[in-house]
Order: sequence, then structure tokens, then C-alpha cells
Amino acid sequence: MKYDYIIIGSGPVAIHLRAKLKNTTKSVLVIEKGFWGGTCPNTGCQPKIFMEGTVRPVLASQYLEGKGIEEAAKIDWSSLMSRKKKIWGAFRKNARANTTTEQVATVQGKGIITGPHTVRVEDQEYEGENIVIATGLEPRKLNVPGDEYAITNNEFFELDQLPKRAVVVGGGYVALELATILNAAGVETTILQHSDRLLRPFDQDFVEKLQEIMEERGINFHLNAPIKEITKNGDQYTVTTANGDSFATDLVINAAGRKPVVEDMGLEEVGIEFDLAKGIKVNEHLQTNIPSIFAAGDVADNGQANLTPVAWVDAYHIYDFLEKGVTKPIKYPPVATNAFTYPEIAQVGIRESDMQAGDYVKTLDLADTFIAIGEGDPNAKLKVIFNKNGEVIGASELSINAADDINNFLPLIGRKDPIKFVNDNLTYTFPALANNLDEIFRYFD
Ligand SMILES: Cc1cc2nc3c(=O)[nH]c(=O)nc-3n(C[C@H](O)[C@H](O)[C@H](O)COP(=O)(O)OP(=O)(O)OC[C@H]3O[C@@H](n4cnc5c(N)ncnc54)[C@H](O)[C@@H]3O)c2cc1C
Ligand SMILES: NC(=O)c1ccc[n+]([C@@H]2O[C@H](COP(=O)([O-])OP(=O)(O)OC[C@H]3O[C@@H](n4cnc5c(N)ncnc54)[C@H](O)[C@@H]3O)[C@@H](O)[C@H]2O)c1
Repeated sequence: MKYDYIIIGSGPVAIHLRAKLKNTTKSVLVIEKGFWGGTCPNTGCQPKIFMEGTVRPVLASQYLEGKGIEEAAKIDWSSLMSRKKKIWGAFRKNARANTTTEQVATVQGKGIITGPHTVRVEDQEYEGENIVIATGLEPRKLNVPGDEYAITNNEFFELDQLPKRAVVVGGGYVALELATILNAAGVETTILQHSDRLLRPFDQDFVEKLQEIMEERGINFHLNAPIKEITKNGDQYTVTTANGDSFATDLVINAAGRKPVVEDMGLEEVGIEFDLAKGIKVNEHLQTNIPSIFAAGDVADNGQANLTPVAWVDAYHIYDFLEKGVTKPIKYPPVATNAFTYPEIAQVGIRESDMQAGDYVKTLDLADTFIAIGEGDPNAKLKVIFNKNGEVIGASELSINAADDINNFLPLIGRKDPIKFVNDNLTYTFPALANNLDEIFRYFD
């Protein structure tokens, strides 16, 4: 069978590429070995943000207990999970059928590349004018005895029962987001991070403050604590670190990073260049060293953060390059990112620690703003970084609304005249998060 496009992996890359290809008569085959829709709607962003919908008001009520709220709310895990499973169960059931159209064929199974234009699934070979590898990331093994006892994000969003205690291995996005949910649900939560830093892409002053706030809520952090082994005794586990400390627990979560899905899928045999840690090597059009084979999204070594909107940008570029004849190299817009902790921590552009001579930072204590006072967000802070010409080159935020507020800075990144632009063009609703811009640009200058 012959197609114009074969996409291996049905995640955000495939979703956005096939949406664009709807404008054409090109035939598409999507191959998926696991859940249709990929990581984001099955084991990533979407179940996470769904659970945040309950976690946020519960934590907000804790902060405001005795300050306007009589009794803080509590999470009812079983009704939360049954609502989650109802919504995502239906999604999983229908996702493949919703992908399949007259234009888009679907195959369930593992795609193995056999040549510049061919992909095999079990005994069937498919031919593609273009092949797009969009196989994403998967949890990295812990490489210690007892690794098999640890669950990952793949199982976390299915947990029927909450443990009394949980040990989360890792100190990145997944570790801190899952720890936030567990702690809000009343689980005694311990984070074991092998190095001395958490959440590397973010402003480290804010990360330290976040750690302090999470510790005040009862989350135990152990940095410089690489784990040595996990043992099981009945229903309990013991996690031992190289420092000789041991932690008894009812659940171990491996959140120690994810690796590109590149193995055992024909890359070596066909001669496609890749790196086990960074992913598949691509040029400025996301082509691999075999021009008919592209790689996009998390699995591509595209120099970008592994985020859903980046996967969309990749999909759009492949469409523009192949269907519109656009020859300009891929250009990523400023990519904003946020860890869904409580408070949240967000970043776009450069951080204070990346500043060069002549750059300067303006820091705003958002805790004094009416929204933060009302919502109970005493640690809210914002930093905006400017270069010597006054252009905005970065913003960092720690606040319960950081994920949304950071987006207000996106249109200003790289602007030569941010103050004039804000003054001349933007009159926001008041009071609202965007008034933080007023504070930074109008009252400071
Ligand atoms: C817990 C968690 C939370 C996250 N939260 C956010 C967030 O809040 N915001 C954000 O921007 N990003 C978030 N991410 C990252 C986001 O999920 C990814 O960046 C995004 O899903 C990448 O899309 P993709 O299409 O490249 O790959 P994926 O969505 O990973 O899809 C790859 C698909 O390929 C399939 N596959 C692999 N190998 C084969 C093969 N040989 N044959 C057939 N199919 C194959 C896999 O089964 C998978 O379904 C989160 C990730 C995790 C793990
Ligand atoms: N909110 C979001 O946008 C969001 C949420 C989740 C994931 N993601 C994306 O998915 C990617 C993967 O997330 P992640 O949290 O799995 O990875 P990560 O790279 O963010 O974090 C992995 C963490 O584990 C630590 N670590 C590595 N090996 C370890 C070991 N042996 N023992 C203990 N700790 C160890 C690392 O130092 C790091 O802190 C992220 O980089 C991000 O791009 C995004």
C-alpha cells in the first residue's frame, strides 16, 4: 500500500500534521503502537491538567483557611479518578476511530523503517513518499536493582488507590508536578533527586523558593541523593540511596527523565543518524540524513524543549516545506514553559542567570498585587529581563497564575520598544493578570 505520508506515532506531531494536510488531497497513514493521541492526552499534559483542576482549588482553600474560608477542601481521590477515567476512557476508546478518515488510514502496531520509503508493521510493508518519525520519549530506566518496582507517569494517572507514602525519584517537571498532586491528596511525599538542582530550565531563585513552599506543605526533598536500589517486602518498598539513607514507602515513582524512542525500529539498519540521549539528528527542515525521512517533536534533536507546542511547530514546518515550498529554515518562536506545581513556575526567553553584560532585570513583587492578596499567593514574583537596548529578552514568574501570566510577555519578547508598544496598544481589563505588564512598563519607567 502506498501513501504520500507515513507518520510513525500518533501524538501531537501527527495530530497537527494531518490537520494541516486536510487542506490537500494527500493520503496519510498513521501508525501507533500504544495509545492513540500519544503522550499528551493519555499519560501527560491532559490528564495532569485535568487533575490540577481539582488540586488547585484544594490547595487554594488551604492557603485561605481561616482567612475567609472556614474549612479547607480535601481531595476525594476515588471520585476524582472515576471522573478522570470516564473522560479519558472515552477518549481512548474513540481516539483511533476519530483519527481515521477517508484521507487518513490508521494501523495499530509497531512501525519499523525498512528503507527510505518503506515502513513495516508486523508482516505488512507500507510505502510512503515521505516518512515522519514522531515516536516521542519514554521513561528512562533507573538502572538500579529493583527498578521494576517503580511506576512511571504511564501508570500514575490510573492509580485507583492512594498510597499512604510515596517516593518520587527525580527533580524535573514530572517529579514536581506529580509530587504536587500526591501531597495535595494527603500522601506523605518524598522527592529523591540525584543532583543539587531541581527544575533546571527555570530561574533557580524561584526554584529554591518553590522548594521551600513545597517543604512547608510537607513534601520532603533530598537533593544529592542518587538512589542505589529498591527492595520489596510484602506491600512495602525501601528505596536506598548511595549516601546510605533508606526510605520506606508504599509507592515508588520513577520520574528521573525520559529518553527518545529510537531503538529497535530500523534506524541503524537504514542508516538514520541518531543519539540515544538527544534523539534523531535533523537539519533545518527536520529532515534526517535520508531526505525522504523526517523526525519531529520530542524524538527529534531539534534543539528545543520537549513540549507539545514545539511538536506543533515541527508539524507545521514539515507541512510548509513539503506542501507550500517554503525553503526558509525552521524558526521557533519564543517557547514559554510552565511547571504545574503550586505555585506554578514559568519561563520564557532567558533567565537572570543567563544575562550578559549590559542586560538588566526588573523584579516585581506580585504578592502586593490585588489578585495575589485576594487569592492568597504571598510568594508571587516576576522578573523581566531586558538587554542594553531595552528589548525584552526573558521573563520568569513564580505565582499560582504563572502558566497564564507568562503568555502576556510572549508578544514582547524581542520587541525593540516594549514600553511604547504596551502604552500605545494595550489597555487591559482591570484587575487582571495582564496588569503586571502595566506595573513593569508604566510605573517603573
Ligand atoms: C507527565 C507529562 C506531562 C506533560 N505535560 C506537558 C505540559 O503540561 N505541557 C507541554 O507542553 N508538554 C507536556 N508534556 C510533554 C508532551 O507530552 C510532549 O512534548 C508531546 O506529547 C510530544 O509529542 P510527540 O508527538 O513528539 O510525541 P508523543 O506524544 O510522545 O507521541 C509519540 C507516540 O509514538 C508512539 N510510538 C513510539 N514508537 C513507535 C513505533 N515504532 N511505531 C508506532 N508508534 C510508536 C508512542 O506510543 C506514542 O503514542 C508532558 C509529558 C509528560 C510525560
Ligand atoms: N509542564 C510541562 O510542560 C511538562 C511536564 C512534564 C514533562 N514535560 C516535558 O517532558 C520532559 C521530561 O520530563 P521529566 O520530568 O521526565 O524530565 P526532566 O528532564 O525535566 O527531569 C528529570 C529529572 O530527573 C533527574 N534525574 C535524572 N536521573 C536521575 C536519577 N538516576 N535519579 C534521580 N534523579 C534523576 C534529573 O536531574 C532531572 O531533575 C521535560 O523535559 C519536559 O520537556 C513538560
